[in-house]
Amino acid sequence: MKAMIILNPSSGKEKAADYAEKIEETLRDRYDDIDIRRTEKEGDAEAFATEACLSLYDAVIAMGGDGTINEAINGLAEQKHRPALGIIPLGTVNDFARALNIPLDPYEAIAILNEHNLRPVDIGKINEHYFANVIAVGAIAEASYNVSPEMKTRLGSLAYFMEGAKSFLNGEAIDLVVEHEGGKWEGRTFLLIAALTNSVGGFEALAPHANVNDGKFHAFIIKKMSVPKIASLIPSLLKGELKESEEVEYMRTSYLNVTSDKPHVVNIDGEEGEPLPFKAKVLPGHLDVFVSFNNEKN
Ligand SMILES: Nc1ncnc2c1ncn2[C@@H]1O[C@H](COP(=O)(O)OP(=O)(O)OP(=O)(O)O)[C@@H](O)[C@H]1O
Repeated sequence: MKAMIILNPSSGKEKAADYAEKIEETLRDRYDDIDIRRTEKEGDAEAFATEACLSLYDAVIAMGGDGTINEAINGLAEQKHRPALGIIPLGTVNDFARALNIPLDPYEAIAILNEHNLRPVDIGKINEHYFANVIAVGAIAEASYNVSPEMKTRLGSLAYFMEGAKSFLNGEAIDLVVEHEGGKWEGRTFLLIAALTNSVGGFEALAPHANVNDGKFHAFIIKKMSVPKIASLIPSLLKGELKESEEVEYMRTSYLNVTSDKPHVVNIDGEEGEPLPFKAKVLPGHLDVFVSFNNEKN
């Protein structure tokens, strides 16, 4: 059995070496060959993950923030042989780990690899890229690029929330045409957000009903509205009842085709992606991910 560990040493900071040692020790019982690959730059994690597919590795363990996990998923997706994926969260938000109930403490996350409990998980495909968690279009989505690393470190996901709230209040609505399983929606919106899992920006109440392998996007379109109305959405957002609001169009769909008169930026798993238009679909149960027996929900 062969395992590849993909480690982003910049996310692990001074503890990265210790984590690497611990994980090697944990995997040694089951795997004869364990390779540790350290990323140096953007694209490395994706290239390592693809190499693991082509060289028929049994497992790939991605250690880093959501950026590293996203790259690993891009390297694995739609390959003929796909190793099982382990996730050791070392970032600030760690949405994918939250959604799968993988412990946010790296040592605890390493320990669950021992259980060897695999769960098939949906992956999203948008144009020619893959994502684990969420795509978003609109001012709030663009705001996430304004969050400085210092703010992220100090405030974690709250930093995104604050930037998002600011952008709502100044926000220009955009015109979108959204084709989905149930038909077509056209109109002015502040935000389109399509989640595969229940955790978005570290916030787990957006789509509490989203299951990691239900084969669906949970898409919310926040219609253009006045500022007092925006304020009235906050309680339903916090209660996980956003989809009930009449200012919100909710759809559960296996695909989304989105166009606009302008090439608005698309945010993919928290990073800036290609601008509109896009075609997105769910690849159901596409990757087998290590999860804990004790923590299975969703
Ligand atoms: N050795 C390295 N030194 C500095 N940056 C690196 C290194 N290896 C990869 N990177 C960069 O790190 C980024 C990915 O970071 P990732 O999201 O995994 O962690 P993070 O920034 O700590 O997490 P978060 O975004 O949750 O705070 C990529 O843009 C990648 O190019």
